[in-house]
Amino acid sequence: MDVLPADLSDYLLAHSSPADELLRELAEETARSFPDALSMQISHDEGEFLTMLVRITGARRAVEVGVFTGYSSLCIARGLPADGTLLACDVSEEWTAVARRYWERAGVADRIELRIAPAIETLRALPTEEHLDIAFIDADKVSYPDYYEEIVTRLCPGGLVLLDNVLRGGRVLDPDPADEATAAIMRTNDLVVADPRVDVVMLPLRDGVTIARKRS
Ligand SMILES: C[S@@+](CC[C@H](N)C(=O)[O-])C[C@H]1O[C@@H](n2cnc3c(N)ncnc32)[C@H](O)[C@@H]1O
Repeated sequence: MDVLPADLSDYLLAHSSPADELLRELAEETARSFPDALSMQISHDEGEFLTMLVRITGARRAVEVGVFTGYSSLCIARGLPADGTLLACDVSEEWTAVARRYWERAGVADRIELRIAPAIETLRALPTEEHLDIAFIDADKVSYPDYYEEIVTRLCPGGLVLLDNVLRGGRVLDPDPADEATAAIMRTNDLVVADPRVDVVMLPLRDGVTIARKRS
């Protein structure tokens, strides 16, 4: 859900680099095959933002938590250098089978390692030293605090962790939210901004994206 009115949102899209043919095809196939889950996919401008951020930072080691049909992972992988790697975490064989096809077609499949398992297990099995440059969290909201903690300890100084859907369509303003996912996002937002290890900015991009940069 966007926090901006639809017409302003369309204006932003019209003034951001457009998605290329492959991304458009992926979005169309996702809409056809999984119409009920389509809202999980990030938007074109958010994807462009991810690619740009990976390029600006020169990130080489990336992690994504929540792949779905691969839109955001494709955008992250495209921003990486040829020897960069993206560890992509999801639990769905069905959704990520679509992702794999598009990674192949985009020529970035060799940069992406997909792990099908609860993401918390995948993250906890990673080396504990600081080795990650950038991470994008966009999976089950109740686990955001755990994902954040496992990732931030492994971020290199200057590394970034991005969290999606941090505004929950504005429901974060509700002092007593009805759904557990929103309550978990509110807890996450509070703990991230109070974390002395990072500098933080929350952006009103689509449903809200937080960027936390690990201090040197
Ligand atoms: C919002 S979608 C991700 C959308 C994706 N970033 C994109 O751009 O299309 C959330 C994904 O998280 C995955 N997921 C849910 N619970 C998970 C868990 N415990 N571990 C790993 N992945 C999980 C779902 O299977 C789903 O594909």
